[in-house]
Amino acid sequence: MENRSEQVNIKISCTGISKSFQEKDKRTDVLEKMDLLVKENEFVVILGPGQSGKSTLFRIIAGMETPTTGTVTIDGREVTGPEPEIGFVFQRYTLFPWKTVLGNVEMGPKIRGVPKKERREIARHYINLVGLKGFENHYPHQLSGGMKQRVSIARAYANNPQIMLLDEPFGQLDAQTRILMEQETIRIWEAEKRTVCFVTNNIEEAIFLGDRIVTLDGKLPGRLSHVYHVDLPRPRDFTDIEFLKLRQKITDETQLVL
Ligand SMILES: Nc1ncnc2c1ncn2[C@@H]1O[C@H](COP(=O)(O)OP(=O)(O)OP(=O)(O)O)[C@@H](O)[C@H]1O
Repeated sequence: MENRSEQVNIKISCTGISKSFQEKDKRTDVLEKMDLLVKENEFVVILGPGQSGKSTLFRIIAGMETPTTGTVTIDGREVTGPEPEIGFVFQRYTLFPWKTVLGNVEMGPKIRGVPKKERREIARHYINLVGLKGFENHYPHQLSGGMKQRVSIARAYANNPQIMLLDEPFGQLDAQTRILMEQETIRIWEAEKRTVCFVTNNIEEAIFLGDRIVTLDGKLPGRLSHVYHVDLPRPRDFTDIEFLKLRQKITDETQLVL
């Protein structure tokens, strides 16, 4: 008999996703028959080397790209165009340089017609959440790389998306700032639970962050090769023996050159 207490809500469902790009007489098969289920409030990391189709998969989930075959659903509803329920954070900084931190973060609610007082409150809440209180009136060029990505995260949250897609958001940061931002990502996710999909080519980052890691095999067309449930308690320690064992296991089994 079905045990209702064990029912989980599937937030994102990708079924049989394939993607090929056709440019003049050249065809590139990027993804092949990909199936992925993501539970509500789960933190899933997609781990794969460069050019393995990770960003393409994200763009398909977000409705910014149409799959050649297969379907994506969110809460059981098929994605057919850009999804308002999704917040996106990219590797490259995509802030408006002529707007302040506050101006950048309140942009989404402003476009949606949220009254000024309310959208300022929303923006300030998320600026505080990402640790940028006091920087509201700074411009992007006055911020470090880590701070810019904090603004990008706050800006995505300010639209109150149910799903956050983070596409190698810390790839351009130095090692120390990257670790700090990984810790911050978990703190923010624990403070305001969302369904998170996070793309990286960094195995430690994947183990530090994920409830679950799915790996792409690194050859085109990309396929999901392995799935790992990360049962380590948070906050995770990069030097913990179980952390290192899982790292070794993933390295051995996937043979990924990252
Ligand atoms: N619009 C497009 N037209 C043609 N080819 C494309 C297009 N978008 C992506 N590709 C190709 O798909 C492949 C995978 O790209 P994608 O950006 O999805 O990989 P990735 O794993 O995110 O890479 P990286 O980690 O380097 O960002 C690449 O070979 C790329 O050239």
